[in-house]
Amino acid sequence: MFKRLPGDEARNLVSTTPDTAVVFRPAVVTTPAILTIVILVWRILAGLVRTIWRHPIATAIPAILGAVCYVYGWPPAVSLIGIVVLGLVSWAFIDRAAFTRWVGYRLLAWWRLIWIYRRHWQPVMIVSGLGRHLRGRDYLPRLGKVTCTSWADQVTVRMLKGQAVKDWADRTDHLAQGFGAQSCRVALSQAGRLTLTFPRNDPLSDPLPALPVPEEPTVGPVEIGRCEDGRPWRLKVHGTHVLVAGATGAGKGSIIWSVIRAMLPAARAGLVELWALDPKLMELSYGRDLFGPRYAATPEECADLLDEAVCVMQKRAARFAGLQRSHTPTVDDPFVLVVVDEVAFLTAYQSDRQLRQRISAALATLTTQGRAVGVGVLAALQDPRKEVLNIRNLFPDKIALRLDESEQVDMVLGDGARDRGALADHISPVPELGAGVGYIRLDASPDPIRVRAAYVSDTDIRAMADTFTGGEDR
Ligand SMILES: Nc1ncnc2c1ncn2[C@@H]1O[C@H](COP(=O)(O)OP(=O)(O)OP(=O)(O)O)[C@@H](O)[C@H]1O
Repeated sequence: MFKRLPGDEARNLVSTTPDTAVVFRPAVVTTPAILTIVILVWRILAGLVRTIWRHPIATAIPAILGAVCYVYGWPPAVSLIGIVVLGLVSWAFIDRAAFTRWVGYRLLAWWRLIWIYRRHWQPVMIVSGLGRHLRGRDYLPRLGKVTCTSWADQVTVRMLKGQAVKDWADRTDHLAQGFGAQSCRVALSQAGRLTLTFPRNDPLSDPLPALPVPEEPTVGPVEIGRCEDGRPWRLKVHGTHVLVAGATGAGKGSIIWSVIRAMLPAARAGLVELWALDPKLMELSYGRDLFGPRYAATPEECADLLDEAVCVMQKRAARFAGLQRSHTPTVDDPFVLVVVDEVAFLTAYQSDRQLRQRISAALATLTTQGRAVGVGVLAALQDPRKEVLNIRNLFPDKIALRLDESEQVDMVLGDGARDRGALADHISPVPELGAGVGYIRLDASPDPIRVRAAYVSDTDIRAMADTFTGGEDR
């Protein structure tokens, strides 16, 4: 039984000096068996107390059953089990959601803790290099609590002293493969402790239909889709500038149209003006009636419209100077949202150098000064490299849809975003599975959030144009 105690390995730790060939052997002092037994018993007792403390219900059930069985015999104990099981099954039938929340996910978490995480913890930690096998001992990060939500397991971990979040972020693939998940995300929960998220299924795998147009005028944050945890995805548009980056077919149009759709009531109320630049002549032309005279397609028209936006912005800034520092949308001073589809057509791929410079300067002016006076830019582009859009960093909020290369993820979402789980380069190119799926980062946390935008179809756009451009509506 004691043959494989860790201390035995010390006997084999032999070192020599190369020139003198002197052999050093550690002196091994054998621990008395009684001491080992006392330590073992102490550990078992401490483990028992810890288990009762951490899982009071799970330990109370066998304890109560054992007590009933001991005092009254086995038939009452079996009846008690039957009654409890019947009660739980009835609960599951009557109120499935509450049963799942209070019992189902807890049982699942317990099962997955035992069967997946605890069982594979030691080999996964050692093989991935997050644990160490030193002098016969395993030094492993401590596996904490497992919590199950509708779509993922969240595992808390205490890191080894001296480890950094990056050590874990670099090994997300090892962790995902080791615990049989599609992916793994790493988030720092408190100093020295991490939360690992292992998705069990993909709640964003089905396309979302267009969301209803809000009943009340709103300038945001506007609901445009859903987050991975089931919450609505609300995008702030007023008081910021948003850049949407995604390869061709990634679904940039669904974000643009979802934002426009959510703003239409506010536009009708005169609190928002939607200005559209459509150099590809594809995306926004479909609902061009919604933009009235504020629609531009040729580079010259786009440059003129941008200059006009700069003019509005500067006039407002002059009026607001010394009076107000932030903008509240009113009919006199509505929020101006400049929507630019494929901004690279105007900045990088524009052959007329003068026009290109004029457009870049206008965009830079709007993105540096427009926020506080109620002029915002929502721009989409395929290639997020600096050569294509050198004012990329002037957009405070960025969305990474499907991207072609892994390096592009950090270009859009900032350093370390991909390491923390923003796998935008792994999003499926199949439209049903991956279009509109992307990652965002919120101000409050460096951890990326996976989202999917609702799909606004051509029919929806036509219906929007019909409803919001009718005579009485304008
Ligand atoms: N949110 C979405 N959910 C499901 N499918 C979508 C979604 N958005 C777009 N699609 C599908 O993906 C196709 C491509 O979308 P879209 O044209 O918006 O991509 P894009 O990024 O604008 O591409 P490009 O840059 O080439 O214009 C659409 O025709 C549609 O079928």
